[in-house]
Amino acid sequence: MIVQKFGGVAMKDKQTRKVCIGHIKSGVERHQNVVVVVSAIGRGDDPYSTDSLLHLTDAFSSSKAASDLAASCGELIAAAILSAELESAGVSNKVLHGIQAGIWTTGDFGDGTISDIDPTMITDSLTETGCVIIPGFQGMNEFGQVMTIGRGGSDLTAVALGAALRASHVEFFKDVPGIMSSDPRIGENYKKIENMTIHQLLPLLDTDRPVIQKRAAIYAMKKAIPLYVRGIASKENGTWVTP
Ligand SMILES: Nc1ncnc2c1ncn2[C@@H]1O[C@H](COP(=O)(O)OP(=O)(O)O)[C@@H](O)[C@H]1O
Ligand SMILES: N[C@@H](CC(=O)OP(=O)(O)O)C(=O)O
Repeated sequence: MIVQKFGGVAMKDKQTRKVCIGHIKSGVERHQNVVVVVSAIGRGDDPYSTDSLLHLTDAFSSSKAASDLAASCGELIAAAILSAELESAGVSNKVLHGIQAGIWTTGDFGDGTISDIDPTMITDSLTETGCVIIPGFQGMNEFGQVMTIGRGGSDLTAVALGAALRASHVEFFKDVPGIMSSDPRIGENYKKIENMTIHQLLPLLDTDRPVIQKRAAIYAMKKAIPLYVRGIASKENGTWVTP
C-alpha cells in the first residue's frame, strides 16, 4: 500500500481534483490500497482555506481550542468533496476522521505533535475499499479535543500514517514537477533532482514555503520512509527521497 498526499494547491478546484482522482485511480490499480491524505482547499483568502477559517473571528485568539476546531474543518470539507467526486468517478472510498483516524496528539493547540497512531480502523476499512481518505493536519488529544499540528502539517500526517501502516512509500503531489536544487519561485538557476537522501533534502527546507514540511521530512528520516515528490499535472518522473 501507499500513502498519497494532496495539498491545498492540488485540491484547489474541480479541475485540479479531477487530475488528483486520476492519480488515485492509478495508485489503487498499482498498489491495491491507497490512503489519501488531503489538505484544506486552496490558499490565502480562498473560501474554506486554512487561513480563511482562522480569520472567521478575531475571538479565536481567546480560544485556541475553538480556533483549532475551525481550522480542522478545512481538511474535513476537502475530504468530503474528494470522497464524493471519487464516487462519481467510480472509485469507491471511505473517509475516516477524528477518533476514527486513530491519530493522537499532544502539546499545544495550533502546534500539536503526533504522539501515537492506532491504525486499526484504517486497516479494517482497507479490507472493504481500496481507498481511505484521511483529513490531514489534525488529531485528537487525550481529552478528545481536535488539535492541529502546525502549518503544512498534512505532510506530517501523510508520513506518520505511512510509517504506522508500513506503506512502501509516501507520494506528494505538488505544483512543481519534483524537488529542485532551489525554490523555483525565487531564482532561475535551478534544476530538478531525480534522487536524493532525506539528509540532503533537509537544508532545502529551511525556507518560508518549503516543498515539504521539515518536521515531516525529519519524521520520515527517523522512520525510514521513502518519499516520492511529483507534479500534479506533470507526466515526467518526480524526485525520490530515500532515508
Ligand atoms: N527546492 C524546491 N523545489 C521545488 N519546490 C520548492 C522548493 N523549495 C520550495 N518550493 C516550493 O514548494 C511549493 C510546493 O509546495 P506547496 O505548495 O507548499 O505544496 P502543498 O500544496 O502540497 O502544501 C512550490 O510551489 C515551490 O515554490
Ligand atoms: N491546510 C494546512 C495544512 C497543510 O499541510 O496544508 P498544505 O498541504 O496545503 O500545505 C495549512 O495550510 O497549513
